[in-house]
Amino acid sequence: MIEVEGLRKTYGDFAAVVDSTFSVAEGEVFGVVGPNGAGKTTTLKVLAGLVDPTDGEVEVAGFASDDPEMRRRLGFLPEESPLYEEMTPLSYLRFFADLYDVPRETADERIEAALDRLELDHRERRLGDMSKGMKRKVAIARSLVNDPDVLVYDEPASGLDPVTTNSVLAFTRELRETGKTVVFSAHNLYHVESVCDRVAVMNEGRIVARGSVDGIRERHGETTYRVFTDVSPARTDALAEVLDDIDDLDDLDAATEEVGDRFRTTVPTMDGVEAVRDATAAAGGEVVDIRTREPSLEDVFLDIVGRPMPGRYTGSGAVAEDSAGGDRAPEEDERDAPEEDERDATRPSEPPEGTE
Ligand SMILES: Nc1ncnc2c1ncn2[C@@H]1O[C@H](COP(=O)(O)OP(=O)(O)OP(=O)(O)O)[C@@H](O)[C@H]1O
Repeated sequence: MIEVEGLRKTYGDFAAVVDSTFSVAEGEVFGVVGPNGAGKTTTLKVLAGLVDPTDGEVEVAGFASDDPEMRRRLGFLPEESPLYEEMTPLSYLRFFADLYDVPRETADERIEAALDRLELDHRERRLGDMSKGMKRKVAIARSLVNDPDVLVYDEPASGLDPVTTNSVLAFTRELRETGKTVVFSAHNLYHVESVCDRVAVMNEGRIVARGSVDGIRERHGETTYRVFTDVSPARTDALAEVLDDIDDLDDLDAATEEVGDRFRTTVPTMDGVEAVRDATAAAGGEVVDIRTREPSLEDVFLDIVGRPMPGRYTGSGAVAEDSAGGDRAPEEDERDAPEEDERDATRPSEPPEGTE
């Protein structure tokens, strides 16, 4: 339903989006996550036909993104959606339905259905007097008046209270059940976790990881074991010798501390709890207790976006091909890619040397 190949958007010598390639299957919910300035909004605006790409191919519902027919098939929710303050939700939504030539009766049915599902209260109120959450719901209803196939939502839940956030995210999830294809952006993985089939993580203009949230978590998360021993700290150098993936002794030393009459060593490893137990024994420590801490989504996110990235300024007004990600293909969780997504699935899954 959406095909993006080699998308690049530059402003002068600054690259907002670099060599971005992804596809979204029909009926899929696809999340674009990343920190401030990552290039999410720019990507979404290109999909919505509001920003012209500098380079690359973009196709939505079978149309190029600058094709007027594409806009009829698409509903866009901007990050900030100023509404006409004097209007009520109904007059405002009817106004947009008229722009799409939707017959009044059909428009009213769609508007009622969307506002009912979004549980919008106080529908007679002026938009200018509505809360931020209510306005967001009206803006979401606006994205649906033309009954589009594809919805592009820029941070739909940003700045909303937890209850409204849940309601908006649940609504987004339900859109999939009605056959819509949805792309939405968010700052954090929590907002996309329960909603999205797959996500792309962007950082500094580039897609740096792609796949299901679980797949991404598996690849980037590190379980931390807190090992409590009753003798002097297990010799951390010996611990590190036994555990395959520990090579930073300084970190491990710093992570050993006295807690009451015990010693606690914090061991981040993927080797598993038995390996930690064996390693502690081999290092001369007797295990009193081991507590396991699974990686949080924040840990995963920081691991991904904390990597050094090539610069975004070229000084020449164009981004050089070799700095545009040719050697930095995003990691793809191939198991979770839908079959239609073969082009994505054939991209290298291993990061190039030096990126981990
Ligand atoms: N019209 C523009 N002119 C110049 N720079 C721009 C323009 N639009 C976006 N940028 C820059 O491109 C980069 C990416 O912006 P974008 O809004 O796409 O990021 P984002 O991931 O959506 O960020 P946020 O989460 O803060 O909304 C930013 O550094 C931004 O300042």
